[in-house]
Amino acid sequence: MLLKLRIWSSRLGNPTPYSTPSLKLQPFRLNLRAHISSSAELNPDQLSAVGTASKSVVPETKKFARKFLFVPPGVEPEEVTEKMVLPGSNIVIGPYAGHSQIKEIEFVKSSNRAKDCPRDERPEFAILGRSNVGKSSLINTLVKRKEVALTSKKPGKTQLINHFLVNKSWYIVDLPGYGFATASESERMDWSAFTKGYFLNRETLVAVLLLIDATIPPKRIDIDCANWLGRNNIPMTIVFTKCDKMKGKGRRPEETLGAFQDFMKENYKQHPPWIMTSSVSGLGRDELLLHMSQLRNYWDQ
Ligand SMILES: Nc1nc2c(ncn2[C@@H]2O[C@H](COP(=O)(O)OP(=O)(O)OP(=O)(O)O)[C@@H](O)[C@H]2O)c(=O)[nH]1
Ligand SMILES: [Mg+2]
Repeated sequence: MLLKLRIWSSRLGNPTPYSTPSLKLQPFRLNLRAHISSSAELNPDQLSAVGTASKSVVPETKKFARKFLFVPPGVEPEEVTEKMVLPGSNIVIGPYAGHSQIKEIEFVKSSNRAKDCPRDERPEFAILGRSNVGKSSLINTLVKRKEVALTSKKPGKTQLINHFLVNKSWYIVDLPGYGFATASESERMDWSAFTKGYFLNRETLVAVLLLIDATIPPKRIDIDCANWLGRNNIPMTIVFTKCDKMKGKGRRPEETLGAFQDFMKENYKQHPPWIMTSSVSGLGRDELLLHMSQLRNYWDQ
C-alpha cells in the first residue's frame, strides 16, 4: 500500500539523515545568495531558463546545488541559476511548476483515525509542527481567508486531522500540534500514535510541510520529527514561520535558519527544501504555493 509513497519519495530524492544526530547548533554561517554567486560564478543572463540545456557546466555549481538546494525533477543540478531559486528559500523551480493560486476551498471532514480520512486519489499536503507554531494560520494565509482553519493563542487548538479540499483537486490537511507542553505524557503518546498512523498509511501524501518557529531556537522535538520523516521516506518541506518578527526582542529568523542549515549540512546528504514565511505579512506565500504546485504536478503525471 505504501509502495507509491516510497517510490515517490525516492524519485524526489528525499533526504535521509545519516543517523540519529546530536543536537548541535551553531550560529548562522551560510548565506545562500552569496554562496551561489561566489561558488558558481554564474551570470544569470547568460544562462538558459528552466528545462533547457545550460551553456556551461560548473562542477562547483553542481556540487553546491546537489547538497544545499532542492533541485526538483526535470532540472539537472548543473543547469541551476540564481534566478531559478525562489526568494527566501533553497527551492529551485522547475518545469513542473504551474498554476498555483487557490480559487476555492471547502472543509471536508475531521477524522480521529487515519482510516477515517477521505478516500480518493487526490494528492494532499499535511501541515505539521509544534503546537502554536502557526499551522492553522499558514493555511488561512495560503487560502487568503481569515478563519478557514481555527487559530488560537492557546496551544492545542487543533485536535483532529482536518481535510480541506482546494480547487476541487487537492487537499491541505491541518493536524494537531506536537509537543503540547501541558498535555500529559500519556496524551502525548496517544497523539503521536494517531499522527504517525496517518503518515505511515497515507498513500496520497505528496509532502509534509514541517513548520518551525523562526523566532525561537530549534527544539529537539523538531529535529526528532524531521529525522523521523526522513527515516520513513516521507517527503518534507521545512517552512519557517513568523518571519515577520525580524525586529522584535526575540531571536532573529536568520539565526534559527542558520542553526538549521548547519544541522542539515552535518546530518543530511542533501538539504530538504526550506522556505521562510509569515502569516502576518504574507512573506513566502506565493513562493510556497508555486513549490507545492511543482510537487503536485509531478505527483499527478
Ligand atoms: N507574528 C506572527 N504570529 C503568528 C504567525 N503565525 C501564527 N501566529 C500566531 O501564533 C499563534 C498560534 O497560531 P496557530 O495558527 O493557531 O498555531 P497552530 O500551530 O495551528 O496551533 P495548534 O492548533 O494549537 O497546534 C496565534 O496567536 C497566531 O496569531 C506569523 O506568521 N507571525
Ligand atoms: Mg491549529
